[in-house]
Parts: sequence; structure tokens; C-alpha cells
Amino acid sequence: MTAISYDDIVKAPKALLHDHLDGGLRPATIVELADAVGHELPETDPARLGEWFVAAADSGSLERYLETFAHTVAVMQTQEGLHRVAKECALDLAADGVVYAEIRYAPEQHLESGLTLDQVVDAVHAGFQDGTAEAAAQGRRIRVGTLLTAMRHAARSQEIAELAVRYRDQGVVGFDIAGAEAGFPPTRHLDAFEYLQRENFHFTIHAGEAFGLPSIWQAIQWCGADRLGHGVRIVDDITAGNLGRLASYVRDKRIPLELCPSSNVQTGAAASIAEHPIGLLKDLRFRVTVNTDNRLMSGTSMSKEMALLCEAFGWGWGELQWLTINAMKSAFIPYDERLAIINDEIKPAYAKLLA
Ligand SMILES: O=c1[nH]cnc2c1ncn2[C@@H]1O[C@H](CO)[C@@H](O)[C@H]1O
Ligand SMILES: [Zn+2]
Repeated sequence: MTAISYDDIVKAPKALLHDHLDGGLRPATIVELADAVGHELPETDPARLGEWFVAAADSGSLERYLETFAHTVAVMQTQEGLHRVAKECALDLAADGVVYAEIRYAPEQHLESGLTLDQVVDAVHAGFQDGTAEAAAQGRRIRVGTLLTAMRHAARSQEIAELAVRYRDQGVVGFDIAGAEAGFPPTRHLDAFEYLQRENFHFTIHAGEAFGLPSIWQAIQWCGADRLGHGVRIVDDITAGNLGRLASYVRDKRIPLELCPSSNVQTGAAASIAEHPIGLLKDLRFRVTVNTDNRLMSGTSMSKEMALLCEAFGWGWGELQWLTINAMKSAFIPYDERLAIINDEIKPAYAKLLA
């Protein structure tokens, strides 16, 4: 099999389920916005600032990785800042060949200058609308939905869950919790998850990234998560190819794993891409998806993550199609819309690549 080129991967349609809005800013935009609001940055040259983020996030600890977000969240406190970041996010993903994306952020982190939760969501959605329209005008079709995240150390999850449901017909497709995992089990937010289930709404939970099986078990069996954010530590329940009860449940129920290889290497959840459990989980036919998590902090993109996996595991178009269809099957938009993207866009494009 001939190796696939990075440029060809960029052109192939891709689907992205796990990407943080505040983890994907363009360095040059951070510099400009920080200047406007008087926020002090560790570097003011865009190229060096980009390198600073990757190096600082390359810490081996989720807690230290998360500290870098202070500099992105600081410049996302106005409607203009939020609008610009969302618009550029849609444009950057479209330019990378992403045709479907679910982008998450925590509205409660953007209230420091007096915006209301509704103003935050409205500004982000206007940005995504303008970004997708501009991408379409350039001949690139992308659909973007948002997930509203509640911070797991905070106590606003019920409020954010209600906000997500209120905006369900205006671009919000799901809910999530994020932040430091150890010490903050998902059951702290059980009320919010029970509310979302009664509303027939969708949610994913960051679990099994910096903490192991108990976190995954709670996310699924107590909270009812539709998908697992990361979930990579499910391998702790697999011994020499034999699945324990929790790993079996996750595989049998086809619970999607939102795996983020580069991010996991930075936070110490995996030693390297080549040693990342994604290889094993794919061979065992879990519902594996590939994601960027934070493009800025990992210096990555969907195409880069896929290229890294092709290089590490010898994967080709067959595997990339499988990952892409897995992601579309696991998306939070209605079934008929998912099917249309799979049948009208993904399958025809990969059929040509596979030919
Ligand atoms: O991989 C991750 N694990 C846990 N929390 C994360 C990760 N990436 C980002 N955030 C957190 O989610 C917030 C909202 O987007 C970010 O501000 C960051 O604190
Ligand atoms: Zn994440």
C-alpha cells in the first residue's frame, strides 16, 4: 500500500466530535484580542505564542495542561471576541476538510466582563453562522453544532444544562462536563444529567482521561452518557485481549469513544502516538473516533491526527473512512441528517480514494 499524503488527507471529508472552542484559537487572533483588552501574554509574536502553548501544555499533567486556557478564555469575554473566535474556528476546520463538527465551550467561563449566558451563546452562534457562510462562499461546506460544557469543579451544571436545552433548536446539539477529572466525579452533576435525560437531550462526559475506570463507570451507569470524552482508560479493563464487564458493556452498546491522541500524549494519558491504545481499541472494534481536543495546545488539526495515526499504525483510507463514519454515526444531530452526510459526502469521496 502506498503511503497517503497529508495533502490528500486534508481533501478527504472528516467529522470531528471533540474540539474545544477555547482550545483552537489562531495565535495571531489571541495577540490582537489581548492587545485590545489589555491582557498580558507570555509571548506577543504569534509564531512564538503558538509554540509557547504547545510547550506549556506538554506537561504530563491534565491540571497543568488546563492552566494554559487562562490566556484564551481571557480574550473571549466580549461579543466581538467570541464572534471572531467562532467564525475563525469554522473557517479553519472547513479549510482542513472537516465537513461536520461539534464544538464545545463552557459559557460560564465567559461572563467576566458582564455578558449574560444567553449573550455568550448568541455571539458564538452568530460567529459560526458567519464562518460557515463564508466557507460555503469559498466552496467548502461545513456544518457546525455546539456542545455546552459545564465545568466539573464548579456548581453550575444544572443551569448550563437548562441553557443547552433552551437553545436546542438554535445550534446547541448537546452537553458536556470538562475540567480536572481527579477529585471531581461526574456524579457530582447527577441532577443535570437526569434533567437532560428527561428532556431527551444528548450529552457526553469527559471521563477516563486523567482518571480511570470508576470515572467511566459513573459516566455511563450513573449519569447515562451517550458518549465518552476520551474514555481511553477503558483499556485498564482489557487484559491480553480479554474484556472485563465494563469494557464489554462499552463495546456491546457501541458507546463512542472520543479519542484525542496528541492531547493524551501531552497530558500523560499515553506515552506516544505509537503506544496509544487507539490501535488496540480499533482492532477490538470499539466505536472509535479520532478528535483534536485542543488544536492550539496540541499544535494539531484533524488531518494531522489522522496522518500521525497512518504513520504510527500503517493505517490507510479504509481505516480513515471507518473512523469518519464512526464519528458521523455518533453525532448528536438527527439520524436522517447524519445518514445524508454519510451517504452523500463521506462514502462517495472515500470510494474514489479507495479505488
Ligand atoms: O482534555 C480535556 N480534559 C478536561 N477538560 C478540558 C480538556 N480540554 C479542555 N478542557 C477544559 O474545557 C473547558 C471548556 O472548553 C476549557 O476551558 C478547559 O478548561
Ligand atoms: Zn476535551
